[in-house]
Amino acid sequence: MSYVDEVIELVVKQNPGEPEFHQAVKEVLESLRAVIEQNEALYRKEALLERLCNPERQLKFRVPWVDDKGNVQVNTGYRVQFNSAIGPYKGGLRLHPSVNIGIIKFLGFEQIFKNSLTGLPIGGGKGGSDFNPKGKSDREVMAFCQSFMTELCKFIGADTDVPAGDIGTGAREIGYMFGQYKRIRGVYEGVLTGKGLSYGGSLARTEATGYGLLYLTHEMLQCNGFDIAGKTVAVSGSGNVAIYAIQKAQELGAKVVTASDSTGWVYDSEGIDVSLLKEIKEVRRDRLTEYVKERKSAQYHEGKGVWSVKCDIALPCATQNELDLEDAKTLVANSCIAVAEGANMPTTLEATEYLQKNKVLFAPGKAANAGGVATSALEMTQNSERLSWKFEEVDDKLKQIMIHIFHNMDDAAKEYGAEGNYVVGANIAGFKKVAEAMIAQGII
Ligand SMILES: NC(=O)C1=CN([C@@H]2O[C@H](COP(=O)(O)OP(=O)(O)OC[C@H]3O[C@@H](n4cnc5c(N)ncnc54)[C@H](O)[C@@H]3O)[C@@H](O)[C@H]2O)C=CC1
Ligand SMILES: O=C(O)CCC(=O)C(=O)O
Repeated sequence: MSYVDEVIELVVKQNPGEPEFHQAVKEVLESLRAVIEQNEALYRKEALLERLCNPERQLKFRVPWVDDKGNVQVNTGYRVQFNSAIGPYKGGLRLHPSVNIGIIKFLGFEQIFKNSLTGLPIGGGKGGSDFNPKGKSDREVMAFCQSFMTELCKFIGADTDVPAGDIGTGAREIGYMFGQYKRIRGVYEGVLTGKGLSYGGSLARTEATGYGLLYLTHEMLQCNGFDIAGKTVAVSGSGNVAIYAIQKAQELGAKVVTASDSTGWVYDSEGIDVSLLKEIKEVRRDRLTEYVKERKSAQYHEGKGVWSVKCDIALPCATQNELDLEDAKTLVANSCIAVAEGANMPTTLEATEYLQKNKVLFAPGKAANAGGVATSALEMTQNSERLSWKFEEVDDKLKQIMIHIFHNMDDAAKEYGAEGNYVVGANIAGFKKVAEAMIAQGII
């Protein structure tokens, strides 16, 4: 049996009931076959893949808090410190009822290669809780965040592990967590990113993941002879990534016609009104049903359906496995030319293969959405320097990083005989640096 197959089998056996983690490991290891075969003796001797797929540390803890009725609620908190070969653990915190250890491990594993691709010195980690911030009062969210950080603060620090936002964790949650960290640990340091501008946040971090997605998509299209201007784009989600992806796509001359949330989706024939979407989602924290009440050109549909809309470019920006084989077939039948993942692993393995076989340009999340964590690393740099850079300066660095990521994965795919396969390219480019650093640091 090949080394890759052996390790995939081992991961499935040692991590039962964690399908998302198995999926992420399979996707990465399968696409690394060419590099691994070249270096098999060394990697086997080092047990490199076994170590890579096993987190350095997994934390699971109780998070008790008191709701507005005076009842005690108990959630579970997680932090998976997956790999610190190239820098301190770095990755977001997801607050969503679906969170479990398998989901946090898949996200942490992806983060290792994504962070490596940015070219910046950040290792891979991820955390979160099954707490649902939706429908909670600000005081309840604060009570949860303070309790969560009371435990987590023992294990993180500006040079150790630097969490950030993800689904359900935005500026409000980061603020409450930062306050509690500072209060308990007594240090004012860049322990979290995505902070508010008044206490060490970076300009352009809010926009970074969505903008970065479009910078990379633009470069990918251009290098394949397409122009984004005039194209019709379908976006899923209506959170942080989706909103700024829609905004930048429209700035680049495309027309974005959809957005979605966990209950339904909207089609707007005149193009999504981003200001209205921001007001509803960021200010009022309301449902998408509100959008169609104020926008005559839009219709609301219950359930899934964004990928049934005819589009040239699809940008899944909501959550994992939201674009399946049937969706991929519909996109191909509708002559879609590109799919770029704003979310983490939104496309199933079967759907990815189908899109690639049918010559749809496919940019995997670990490359396409890396602008968020890259800008977080720029926030860490500013915090260390005790300086704040201008919006244009950060945005320009972000753009250069995304263009560099595209060419890095494009070159790696070519070098290993898989031209145009950006999944292979991204995984190989991300992996090589981490593997080299792990080997250099010995058996740890
Ligand atoms: N915020 C960031 O900087 C980064 C986020 N990501 C990924 O992007 C995705 C979106 O994250 P954010 O926009 O930050 O979160 P968010 O909480 O701001 O928005 C999430 C959006 O997805 C929708 N959603 C969640 N679960 C859903 C489901 N089961 N079906 C349909 N819609 C669903 C929500 O309604 C919301 O519109 C996630 O996969 C996240 O891991 C990736 C890189 C960086
Ligand atoms: O900004 C960060 O540190 C994390 C972003 C993140 O969670 C992700 O890239 O999925």
